[in-house]
Amino acid sequence: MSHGWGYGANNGPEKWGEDFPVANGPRQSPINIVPKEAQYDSTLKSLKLKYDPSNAKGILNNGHSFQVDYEDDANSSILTGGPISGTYRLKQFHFHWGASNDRGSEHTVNGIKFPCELHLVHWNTKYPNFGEAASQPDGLAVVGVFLKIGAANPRLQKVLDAFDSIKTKGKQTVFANFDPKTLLPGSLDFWTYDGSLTTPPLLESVSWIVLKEPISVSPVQPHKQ
Ligand SMILES: O=C(NCc1ccccc1)Nc1ccc2c(c1)[B-](O)(O)OC2
Ligand SMILES: [Zn+2]
Repeated sequence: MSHGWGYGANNGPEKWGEDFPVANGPRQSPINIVPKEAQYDSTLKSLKLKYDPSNAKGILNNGHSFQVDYEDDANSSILTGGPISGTYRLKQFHFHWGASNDRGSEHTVNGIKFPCELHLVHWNTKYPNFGEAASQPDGLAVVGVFLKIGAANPRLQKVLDAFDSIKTKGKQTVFANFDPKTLLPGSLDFWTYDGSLTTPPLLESVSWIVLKEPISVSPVQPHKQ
């Protein structure tokens, strides 16, 4: 693909393997999660997320998603526990959604797509930075949260309002003082598996931690005009 990857007929997921051969690798994401086939692992610890809202830097429309970036030069916003060992730092969070409410999530559960999926991206502090970690098999840990259509979710409102102000690719705006923990559901129960980035470069460096409980977003969650 001479042009950039995307989701169209000429540059979509079916074509990514042309530029990113790892697309045909052994641990590619997303996958379909079949709860009754998941094995319970009593050695897994509970997830520990500690975020400092002041680490929030800005929100960017990168053409594929909206991404909220965090300061990651100290262990102030970190993920520990769950399936991972060591300390992983929050780098950014972003969303995947579809053109209609019947699709949009990357992972599916029993073949069901959710309208949206939130990814909280963390990198292993045993490596010097995100870029280095992203090429290591234990380099990244991504917490995935499904969004379902339901009651309005006031905690999402600040993010949705910010999205409104950066509608075109490349636009960004300040996004300060936000604790992504407020976006998480009541239960931190999770499924976990070793996989990859779900978008190019599709690197097989992600310990996926997909929360079982979705959060809600209302179909017409009002946002400032
Ligand atoms: O960070 C990304 N690209 C830029 C990059 C820079 C340096 C080295 C490698 C990649 N992509 C990316 C990161 C994390 C996730 C995804 C995509 B996801 O699969 O959508 O959800 C989890
Ligand atoms: Zn993602």
